[in-house]
Amino acid sequence: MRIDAKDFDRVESGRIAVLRDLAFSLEPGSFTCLIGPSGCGKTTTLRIMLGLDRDFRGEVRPPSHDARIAAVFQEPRLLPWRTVEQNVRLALPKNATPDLDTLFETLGLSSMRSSYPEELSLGLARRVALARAFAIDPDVLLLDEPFVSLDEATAKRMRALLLRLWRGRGVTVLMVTHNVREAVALADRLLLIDGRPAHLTGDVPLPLPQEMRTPEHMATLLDDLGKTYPDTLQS
Ligand SMILES: Nc1ncnc2c1ncn2[C@@H]1O[C@H](COP(=O)(O)OP(=O)(O)OP(=O)(O)O)[C@@H](O)[C@H]1O
Repeated sequence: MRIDAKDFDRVESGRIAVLRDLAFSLEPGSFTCLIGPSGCGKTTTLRIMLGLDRDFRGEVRPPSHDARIAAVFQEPRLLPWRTVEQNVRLALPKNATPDLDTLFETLGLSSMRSSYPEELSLGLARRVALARAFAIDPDVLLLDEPFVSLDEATAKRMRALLLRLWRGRGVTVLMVTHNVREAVALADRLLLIDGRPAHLTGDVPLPLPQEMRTPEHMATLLDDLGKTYPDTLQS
């Protein structure tokens, strides 16, 4: 995808240039994290990729004309009057017969299929949002800070679940986060954006498989990243 220019018009401050010359492509089956300071344009980038914002100059090219693209946002966005299972089934195309039993089991949701969203903690509701995204067997999954404001133990479990699903299904993942540690634990590539207007400041491959990243290896990586990209990663 290529965003040559994305601006917003604001009543009080006029036109603001948010993104310029931001271009990248995603390898099929890869896990990329998009990192940058608060307000630099990460969510705007995802919204453009999802086709939710078409007011930009550039081009978004999906992997194929019938590619399935799923998204998970910070807010689980579940319908409160539908059960967990109904919320997940709502996203399915007609005549789809996904293996929901395995999906619910993988995500630890088997006993909650008949529960309503108000009965769920934020962590569980986020798992349902993940289930809904994976149920359509997406080619591309876009995630916008899906684990923010969870306690660290829950976030850790969710990250492990996401990795398991990603590996099992060969989906191409792009996840927005401002948590560098999270990005280094999950991704096999980091894209860093910064500036106003924001542009790509770094494209960092992380070739070592996630399960082989020891705490020492992670600490070295984080240290190196902090030194190479002090401005982008300080906030
Ligand atoms: N609909 C809008 N109208 C005007 N300005 C907007 C709109 N949406 C976003 N912006 C501005 O565009 C810039 C980028 O916003 P965006 O939400 O993409 O940043 P972000 O990197 O995702 O931030 P955060 O990490 O805090 O979620 C910000 O300055 C924001 O205020």
